[in-house]
Amino acid sequence: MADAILVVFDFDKTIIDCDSDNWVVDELGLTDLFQRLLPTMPWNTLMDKMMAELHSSGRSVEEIADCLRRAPVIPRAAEAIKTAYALGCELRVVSDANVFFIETILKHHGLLECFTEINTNPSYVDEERRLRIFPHHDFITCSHGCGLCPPNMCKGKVIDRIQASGFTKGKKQFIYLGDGQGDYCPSLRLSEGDYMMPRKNYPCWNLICSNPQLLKPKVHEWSNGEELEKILLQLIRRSITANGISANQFLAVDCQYRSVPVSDRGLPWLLDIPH
Ligand SMILES: Cc1ncc(C[n+]2csc(CCOP(=O)(O)O)c2C)c(N)n1
Ligand SMILES: [Mg+2]
Repeated sequence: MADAILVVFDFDKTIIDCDSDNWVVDELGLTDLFQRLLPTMPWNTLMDKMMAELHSSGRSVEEIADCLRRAPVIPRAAEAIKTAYALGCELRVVSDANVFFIETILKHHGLLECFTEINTNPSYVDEERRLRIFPHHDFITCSHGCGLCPPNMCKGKVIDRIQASGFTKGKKQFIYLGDGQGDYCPSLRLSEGDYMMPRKNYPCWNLICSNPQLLKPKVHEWSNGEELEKILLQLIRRSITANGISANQFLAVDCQYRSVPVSDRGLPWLLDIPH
């Protein structure tokens, strides 16, 4: 059923309601140093330096992890992810944050096992217990050649790889959720049967609106977590029911993850599919 659907989530401002890099920098008191050094070096190099700064002033990796666990998750986003997973969708993250930040937050909210792959900037804790952060794409050796994306990561190339891999042999349908400028390039790679879900009034949405004819997928904007959940589950339901699964079967799975029993919600909104 829904195993033919691949839901790709951006992370910052799509799953959590802030930029994780800025959250850590601000919460751990490095804002001024970060702003001073930003014009002098690439973003990932600067984040790596910020982690070195924390390490040399005796702040532990555990303290960084604790800070990440306090980052605000978009309301209902966690529930939407768990429901999409329970329905059998394949879920991935494509993000310009880094693997340590993303895994720490997803694990804390019980979401990590919902995702089959996290495509992002690599990071690891070294032998001195210092957190190291590196670019996803090594732009010193060679450019990824995409003029739309930052030098360290072209999310469109990640989508290309997924589309070219064995995963799409049976033709997966993409649902892509994102907010940022970096999510525009992947939206241009999606096909007619796919869905793009940009966060309304954020850079990706602005870029899409500036020339909507350039996009092949259907576009469904969202403004908050409730809309994200509602629209995502409607799109999944639409695909599943198109493949012969009944609405009741769908609701039986969905309701395991919702605090409101379906019987108390009147006619479930999931049955109101916009056309
Ligand atoms: C030139 C330049 N300026 C800024 C950045 C960094 N950056 C841009 S958006 C973002 C949040 C991404 O997380 P997500 O993709 O999960 O929304 C980050 C960390 C960069 N790489 N290059
Ligand atoms: Mg984002």
